Amino acid sequence: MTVLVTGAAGYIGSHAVLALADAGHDVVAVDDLSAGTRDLIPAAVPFVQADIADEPTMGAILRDHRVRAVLHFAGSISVGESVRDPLRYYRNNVAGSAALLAACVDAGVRSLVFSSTAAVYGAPDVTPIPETAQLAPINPYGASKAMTERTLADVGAAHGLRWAALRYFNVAGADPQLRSGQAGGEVTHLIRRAVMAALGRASFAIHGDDYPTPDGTCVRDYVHVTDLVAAHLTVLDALAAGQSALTLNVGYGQGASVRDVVHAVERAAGHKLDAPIGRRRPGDPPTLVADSTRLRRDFGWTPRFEDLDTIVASALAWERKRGG
Ligand SMILES: NC(=O)c1ccc[n+]([C@@H]2O[C@H](COP(=O)([O-])OP(=O)(O)OC[C@H]3O[C@@H](n4cnc5c(N)ncnc54)[C@H](O)[C@@H]3O)[C@@H](O)[C@H]2O)c1
Ligand SMILES: O=c1ccn([C@@H]2O[C@H](COP(=O)(O)OP(=O)(O)O[C@H]3O[C@H](CO)[C@H](O)[C@H](O)[C@H]3O)[C@@H](O)[C@H]2O)c(=O)[nH]1
Repeated sequence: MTVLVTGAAGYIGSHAVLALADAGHDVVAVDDLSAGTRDLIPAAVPFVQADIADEPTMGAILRDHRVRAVLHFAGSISVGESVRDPLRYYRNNVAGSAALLAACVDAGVRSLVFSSTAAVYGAPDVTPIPETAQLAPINPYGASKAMTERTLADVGAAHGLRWAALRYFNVAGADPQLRSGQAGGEVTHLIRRAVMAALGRASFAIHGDDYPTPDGTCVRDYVHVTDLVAAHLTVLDALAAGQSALTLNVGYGQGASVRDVVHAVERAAGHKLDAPIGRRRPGDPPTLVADSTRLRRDFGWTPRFEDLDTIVASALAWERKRGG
């Protein structure tokens, strides 16, 4: 079975390409390189620079490579940018995904796994958050993902495409063999930013310590990118076996505060981190922790890198390897 990976030159997509290739799948990689890094994709994997919104080109790729399944990671990913430039998000994430789906239906693709996000829940008052929680996104990024989930459900019902929407919580860490990690783009994610600060390559501040959480800083569910990608392979197998229309959280169900992350970075780096308290970042929910019971119980997902120190150590090792 050939699997097409969109957004393959990005952080998560490149890890998915590695995992698929490691598992013996034939892979074709697509990315428009708007935010991706070509050299994160192994040279042996066929790569096409293309925009997912280019339906004729995507159709040709799907047919030429006899693609049966798609892992769809391509998209615009910054919450802050989505508030400043919402049309970019509705165009790239919603309209782009619709064009890709049209090409998939036309080419007879059987299944597609979509990168959704905890941002579809907005600022929920329940923790951990089950998949049945209300969708109430508070920014255009989250709204664009919720709209694409709905598109998938409608397209699946009408055309028989099997689909899964995986709602990722906070993805972090790097390939244990350091073949990939976070590379391009603006450095806003906590673990990457704190690790870069520990290496003297970025400034760092804690965005507020007056939240209603145990230590006052925001709590998130950090999931190692390798475990996240393993969930995709698990779900691909389930879809191939006949499942359809799956919506699943991907997180560990354990929360870590910003301060917990700072301490983990200090342990990994072996020295203190300068971590002044800054202002709150607009739009940050206090706590986002996944209820991932369904993925574990019904699909046998067994994470291997749940320890925060392991996640942070791999992120630090990757940044060291990339150099300053
Ligand atoms: N990183 C996280 O914590 C996180 C959390 C929840 C969901 N997600 C989702 O996971 C997916 C991957 O995120 P990431 O962190 O790897 O981001 P990333 O920016 O590293 O990767 C996205 C890739 O998509 C490519 N791309 C963007 N628009 C495209 C288009 N129109 N056509 C072709 N390629 C295009 C970019 O060049 C980039 O390589 C995204 O859909 C994101 O919304 C990420
Ligand atoms: O330098 C920094 C960077 C981040 N933070 C804090 O660390 C926490 C985590 O922030 P991230 O930017 O790492 O992650 P988010 O929780 O904001 O966002 C993540 O989860 C979202 C779901 O709500 C989306 O899916 C998004 O794509 C994904 O990156 C937040 O409280 C943030 O304010 C800091 O204190 N200092």
